[in-house]
Amino acid sequence: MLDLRRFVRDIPDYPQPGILFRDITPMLADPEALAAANEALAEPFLDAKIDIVAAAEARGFIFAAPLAIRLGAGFVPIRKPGKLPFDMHSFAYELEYGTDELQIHVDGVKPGQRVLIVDDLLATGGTMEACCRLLEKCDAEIVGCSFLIHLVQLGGKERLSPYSVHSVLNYDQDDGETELSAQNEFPNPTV
Ligand SMILES: O=P(O)(O)OC[C@H]1O[C@H](OP(=O)(O)OP(=O)(O)O)[C@H](O)[C@@H]1O
Ligand SMILES: Nc1ncnc2[nH]cnc12
Repeated sequence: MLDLRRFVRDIPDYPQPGILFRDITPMLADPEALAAANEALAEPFLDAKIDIVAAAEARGFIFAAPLAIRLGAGFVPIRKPGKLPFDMHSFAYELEYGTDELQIHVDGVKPGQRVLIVDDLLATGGTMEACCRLLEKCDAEIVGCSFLIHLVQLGGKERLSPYSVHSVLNYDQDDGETELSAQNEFPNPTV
């Protein structure tokens, strides 16, 4: 099995001092890694009868449509303010850096539909909690949340404890720079 960690690049102090940014663009650019990532996100949910894959923009969208196709499901977008044209539910939340708000169409998911939510990365869990709240407003059944990367020490999984959380790559803060710079074939920026 392909080691997907080799395709995640560390960027220290981005977008602000103290944040170690896990950059997935090398993974997205590699056909084999992209396919393996999609398969790993789908694997626990192949027989879960998912009706809808939902995701927040922007990075969540990258994985959501291929994952929906893989699971025989539809895709419902959760968007930042000012993007959805129809009646919507809204929820404001805090990020690892900054605050934001997300919205979903009121009829995006029908009551009782089985939903899997996907995102590239779980940090504080604020984004995914907002997605879950929005889907609950639609009376969806949240089957699980699937992430490519889980930043374990930020407590997001605990915040999402009512839900089933699947993550492909788990990063502890301490294994960050040393381990990744040894394994990573993509150059890190000099600081
Ligand atoms: O668990 P959290 O603390 O909420 O952080 C994780 C979220 O942060 C990033 O999105 P961001 O809001 O930076 O937007 P983007 O996808 O448009 O880059 C990432 O793609 C997750 O959605
Ligand atoms: N450390 C991080 N790296 C990449 N994306 C993020 N989103 C929130 N925290 C992040």
